[in-house]
Amino acid sequence: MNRVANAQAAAPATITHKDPKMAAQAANDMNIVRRKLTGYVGFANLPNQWHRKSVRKGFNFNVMVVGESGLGKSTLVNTLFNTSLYPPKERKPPSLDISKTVSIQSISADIEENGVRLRLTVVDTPGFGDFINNDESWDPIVKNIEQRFDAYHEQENKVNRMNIVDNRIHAVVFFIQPTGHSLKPLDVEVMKKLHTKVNLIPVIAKADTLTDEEIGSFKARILADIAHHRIQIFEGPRYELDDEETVAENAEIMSKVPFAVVGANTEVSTADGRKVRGRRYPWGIIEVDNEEHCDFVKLRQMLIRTHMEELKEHTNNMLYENYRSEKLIGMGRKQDMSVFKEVNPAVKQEEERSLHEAKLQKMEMEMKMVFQQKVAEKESKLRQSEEELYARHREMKEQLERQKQELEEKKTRIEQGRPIEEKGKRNKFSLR
Ligand SMILES: Nc1nc2c(ncn2[C@@H]2O[C@H](COP(=O)(O)OP(=O)(O)OP(=O)(O)O)[C@@H](O)[C@H]2O)c(=O)[nH]1
Repeated sequence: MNRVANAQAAAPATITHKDPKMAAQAANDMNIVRRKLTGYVGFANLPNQWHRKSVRKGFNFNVMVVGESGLGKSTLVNTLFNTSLYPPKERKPPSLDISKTVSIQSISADIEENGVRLRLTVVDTPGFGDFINNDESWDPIVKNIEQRFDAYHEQENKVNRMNIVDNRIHAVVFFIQPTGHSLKPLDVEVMKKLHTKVNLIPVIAKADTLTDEEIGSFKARILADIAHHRIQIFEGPRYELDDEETVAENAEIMSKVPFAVVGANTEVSTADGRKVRGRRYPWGIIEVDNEEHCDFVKLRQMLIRTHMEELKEHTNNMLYENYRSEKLIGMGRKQDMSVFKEVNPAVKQEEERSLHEAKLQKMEMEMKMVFQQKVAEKESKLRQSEEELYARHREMKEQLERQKQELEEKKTRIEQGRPIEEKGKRNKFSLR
């Protein structure tokens, strides 16, 4: 049993709010029973269960490399994953056959690090941009990406969805020729075709052929071109709960885009006796794993260490969903986009709070109205019984007055010695 889990288990299982009003309301709404756990329950172990399950299942990551032939795509992929994914190539004389289209190659390899398995698939687009007329040369690439979305969609629609294989492209590393000028029209064209379907990660290939100053100004021009043509490149998301270190690390990675990369699979010895992966030149050695020499480390960090899950999530939640809903709309069905609305917990809580307040206000109004109605009814009843009492009082008073008068009459008769007549009888005689 792990120590962190125990420490967490001892903590009270309560939800806390900074605002006491909200806390009280939340407690009312959810009817939370606040109590300290007396022993180890075990839910603190959930992340460990998740970790074990993920490790057992393994991960998969599909990356596509796009760029002209000979820009070092295969070399960089091998350098990235520290494996010989691509066998050495036999070079053929350049073909000038304009009817030839680009062919797509997909190579998968299971690689393992510290017991974590990763099925890596690299989709290469050799020969891209090699022709005299490159019009529509991006077509096979776009089709390949769409076919992968379609295949995934088909699996989702099957009765048994237990073993869905995700062959969708999670990232496209887009190789830019180190011309030092700006993006070529073909680069712009291809990027525009791809950016709504994949996470685009632009890299300056063979950066060792440019000086630091040239790389700096080349990067600025590429970014200006990308902004001008409104091309969406992948940006790591920022989360409110990210700690300062993560924010700084992500900012550092993003500041290097487009990554100026150098690929090399062979080890060379440095003047101070170190063995490094790099390229030897008459003037010195370029080390691929040295951040002062190129941005390879930052690219690898983004792809593998920090943003692999974000790339997969963005592919699934945004790119694939957009593709899927567009396809369904094309087939005459409508997608309710509100289901993909991102929910900000703070905004949601505020919305719920104002809804609750409005409900309370309505209830208070209704209660006031009922109360006023009851008071009015009571008042009218009281008025009525007051009037009745007055009437009775008046009647009794009149009756007493009459009795008093009769007694006065009797008294006078007795004093005068006259007989006392019954009222009814006298009346009887007098009638005669
Ligand atoms: N100067 C320099 N050369 C490189 C670099 N990366 C690869 N190369 C060399 O460039 C040549 C082509 O490399 P590949 O990795 O085969 O290029 P590719 O883009 O995969 O080529 P295709 O598959 O034909 O499209 C090889 O001779 C590599 O040694 C680099 O960063 N700098």
